[in-house]
Amino acid sequence: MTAQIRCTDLVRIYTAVGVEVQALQGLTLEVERGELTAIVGASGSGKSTLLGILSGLDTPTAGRAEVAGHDLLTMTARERTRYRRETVGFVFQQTARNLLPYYTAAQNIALALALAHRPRAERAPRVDELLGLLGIEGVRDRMPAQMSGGQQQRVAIAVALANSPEVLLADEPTGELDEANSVLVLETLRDVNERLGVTVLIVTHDDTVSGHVRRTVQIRDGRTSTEVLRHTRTDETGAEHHVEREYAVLDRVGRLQLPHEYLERLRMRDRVRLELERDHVQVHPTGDEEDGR
Ligand SMILES: Nc1ncnc2c1ncn2[C@@H]1O[C@H](COP(=O)(O)OP(=O)(O)OP(=O)(O)O)[C@@H](O)[C@H]1O
Repeated sequence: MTAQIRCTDLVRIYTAVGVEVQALQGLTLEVERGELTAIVGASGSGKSTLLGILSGLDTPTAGRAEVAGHDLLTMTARERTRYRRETVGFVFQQTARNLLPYYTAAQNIALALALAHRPRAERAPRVDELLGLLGIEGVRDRMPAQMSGGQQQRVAIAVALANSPEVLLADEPTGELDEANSVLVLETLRDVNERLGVTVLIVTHDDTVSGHVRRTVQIRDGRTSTEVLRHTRTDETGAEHHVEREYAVLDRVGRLQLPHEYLERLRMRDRVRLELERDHVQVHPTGDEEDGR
């Protein structure tokens, strides 16, 4: 499989009134076509910065970023506009930013199709198709203020999908929703990922998102640190088991970041002792006595 999103050593430095902020500090990430991935991280870890770059709104200071064969560093302004219109779709946290308040659900979707220059005759059937796909036919003629937050976000997903993008980027799509609506929206994202095969990247600080996706990538201080992959295994008796494994990112030069909890639990700091076994590496905390100091 080929990576559809590939970020290598991505750096984004903001300079504001003489102060430099390194929002991304060499971030490396690969996402395969058709994957459903959550990027989680604390506030300020660089999630929105990453999404801004992937959506073509912002450009990185250094490194490489490619989405669906487009090089995001060398794109011309015209290519960038086409990329944003045709290759990626986005859903923002603020429901108000996703939809025009004085348009109905159907009109909001139709507008996205018109902006993408879809032939007029195709628009009405496509609107119906999307409303059906997302199970929101009931709000077709309602304006955003007449919908629940979860319904608004599902209409926003329909708008983002209107032009059949290859990649759907969602920035805290459940940030303004209660738990029930959050679950609904996450299940909708999972459903469109499975049914349409669209690659979905959800950026959030909400850990519960992990329960709805197969892959969760953690970012810390502008870098990917660990990731968790989940799958379901059926044993010989037919019983299903959910298997979850944690991975650390190993960069090109062999640097490995250990999860913070591991370091705390084993009181690891400054340096660790390594032992190479036949098929794995052991990492041990060091004490003064072991060091022979
Ligand atoms: N336009 C900007 N100018 C200066 N610094 C910025 C700008 N945008 C973001 N930053 C800084 O870059 C770092 C990463 O910010 P970013 O918004 O990407 O984090 P985040 O993980 O999305 O956080 P949150 O969950 O709070 O949105 C932060 O230290 C932030 O203050």
